[in-house]
Amino acid sequence: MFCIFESGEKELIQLKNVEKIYQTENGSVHALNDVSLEINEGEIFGIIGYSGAGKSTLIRLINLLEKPTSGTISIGDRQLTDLSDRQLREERRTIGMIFQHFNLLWSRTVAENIAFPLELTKIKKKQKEKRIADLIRMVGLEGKESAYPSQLSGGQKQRVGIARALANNPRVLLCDEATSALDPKTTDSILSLLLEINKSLGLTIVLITHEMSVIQKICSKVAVLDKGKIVEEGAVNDVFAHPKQPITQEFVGAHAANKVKHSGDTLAISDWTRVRIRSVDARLIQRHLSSLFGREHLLVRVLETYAVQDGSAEETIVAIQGPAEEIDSALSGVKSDGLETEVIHAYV
Ligand SMILES: Nc1ncnc2c1ncn2[C@@H]1O[C@H](COP(=O)(O)OP(=O)(O)OP(=O)(O)O)[C@@H](O)[C@H]1O
Repeated sequence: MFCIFESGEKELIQLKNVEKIYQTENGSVHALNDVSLEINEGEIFGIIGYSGAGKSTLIRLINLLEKPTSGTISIGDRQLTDLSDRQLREERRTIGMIFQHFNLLWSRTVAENIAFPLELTKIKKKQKEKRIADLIRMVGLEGKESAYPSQLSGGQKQRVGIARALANNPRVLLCDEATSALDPKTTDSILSLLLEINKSLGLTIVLITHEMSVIQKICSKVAVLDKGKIVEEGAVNDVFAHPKQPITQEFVGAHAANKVKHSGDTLAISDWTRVRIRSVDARLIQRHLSSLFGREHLLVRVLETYAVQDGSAEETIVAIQGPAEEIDSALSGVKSDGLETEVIHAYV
């Protein structure tokens, strides 16, 4: 049975004034510019940005696969930038990583892939076998122990990647676009697994993505990276509700438009006002939806309802048609009860 760890406010990862400059034949590339970040223990922290923003560089700096040009990186009370190569190898065992293209060993079975990081430790054979069996159970791959990666679906391959990353009981899991190669349904199942692992093991997760939906589904905090700089950062709820920077507004807008596009809605979109309603109390949303449906001059359709982050709030997107003053008055009623509402302007 899983036990639940609550994320605390204890800082675990700290990046201070980090710069990364790559030297290339065509000159230098300033990939990260004065980046400072603090990530708390037990948190799921998302870093979002467009291609070339510096996300991969940033996540690879956290386990020092890339060395910063200047600045410091620490995990717990250890400053990684001060460690010798041997100490760093040791420290890396406490940091697992999963990748967009899984990085599995194709000539090894599922069990042998998961065993790989354990081969570098002094663990006894019996213990190793038990650990592998536990990990396979944890990621839901029972029965696939002897399969080869080529015989697995994308989602199953990523489950192997997750089990392998967890083999040495890391404190931190780094996810490098871990769901970008997966379809939406498989993405959901992998994100649910990550959330479950975060809750049950108290594991701190740092992920990079270009998709706001990934951030929204599992992260509690988000940092927006643009041209090597963090331009906005905060609790996902706040950043979603009140995006300040144009790039953040773009991510949030595109996400909302995407939701409408995928909602299966066949309405004449332009005739309808689309509103996002958010509350920490799902019953309150339901109550207000009932009252919206009961209004004589309004047509109301629920396009989508979903939990945000780890289920601490719920959002519903509704389409409403009717006289503008009726819509305004209905939404004032919703707002006066403390629910957040936002008219979504970014249509398909
Ligand atoms: N090894 C390298 N040598 C030289 N330049 C690099 C290297 N790695 C990354 N860069 C450059 O640094 C910048 C940031 O790249 P990075 O891969 O970190 O961005 P990203 O946000 O992860 O992009 P993507 O999502 O496309 O992978 C880019 O201009 C890239 O060309």
